[in-house]
Amino acid sequence: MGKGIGEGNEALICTPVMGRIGDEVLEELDVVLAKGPDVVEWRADFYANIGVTDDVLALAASFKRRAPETTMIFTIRSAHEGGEPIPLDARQAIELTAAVCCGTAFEYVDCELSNAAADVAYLREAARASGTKIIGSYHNFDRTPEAGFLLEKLHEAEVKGLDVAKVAVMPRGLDDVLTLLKVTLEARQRCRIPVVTMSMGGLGALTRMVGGLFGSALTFAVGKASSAPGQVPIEDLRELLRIVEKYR
Ligand SMILES: O=C1C[C@@](O)(C(=O)O)C[C@@H](O)[C@@H]1O
Repeated sequence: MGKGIGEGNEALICTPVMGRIGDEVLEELDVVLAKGPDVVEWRADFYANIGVTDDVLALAASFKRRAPETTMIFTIRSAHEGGEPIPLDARQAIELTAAVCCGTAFEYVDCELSNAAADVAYLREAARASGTKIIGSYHNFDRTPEAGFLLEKLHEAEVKGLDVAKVAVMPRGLDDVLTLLKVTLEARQRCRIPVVTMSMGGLGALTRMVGGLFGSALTFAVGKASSAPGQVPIEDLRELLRIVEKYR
């Protein structure tokens, strides 16, 4: 059992794994694990056999066998929120995620807030029964909606009974980056569940480095390959965080 998101004072570092074929996925996992992230996210929308539940469960079991002490997140990012196209519809993706809750030792699963309310409720029950936590997420790869909307999204995760609230948005200027950081600070004070935020792309990269100071509980960094624009290599992120911490 790994570290819990939001349990310590500092943001945990998460590296995504995005291979397509089983062997490639595990090779990528080994490269990533050698860099010692707190959390690993399996982006299963990249996995070629995502349509075969038994294959997904077997591969997830291999993840945990290799690193039982590392916190793991299972994510199927939908194509309309920036993920890979998959042969499952939204309900089937939720059912697969529920199967991962019940059939593996992954600590977290991701659930987009745009899913149908009944599907979110179904997943929540499966997760509760198995002790898995749900990250309720919202992504916008085009722009940064206004602060009130972003706060509402983070609050929605709490209202839906989920365990972590996450927003990832694209800035069009530095004012959008400031909006994201302000929202993070405010949400941290208002929300009862941990919040995870990031502004994407080159402009937003600094939020991945200092977001923890404003209240973001998790930051995504590159172990082998990047899963979203603006993620920095884990080695650079660690060095930067060490310097920030030294003078804080
Ligand atoms: O939701 C997120 C955040 C993310 O989009 C990012 O911007 O770092 C990367 C995704 O892999 C993850 O599921």
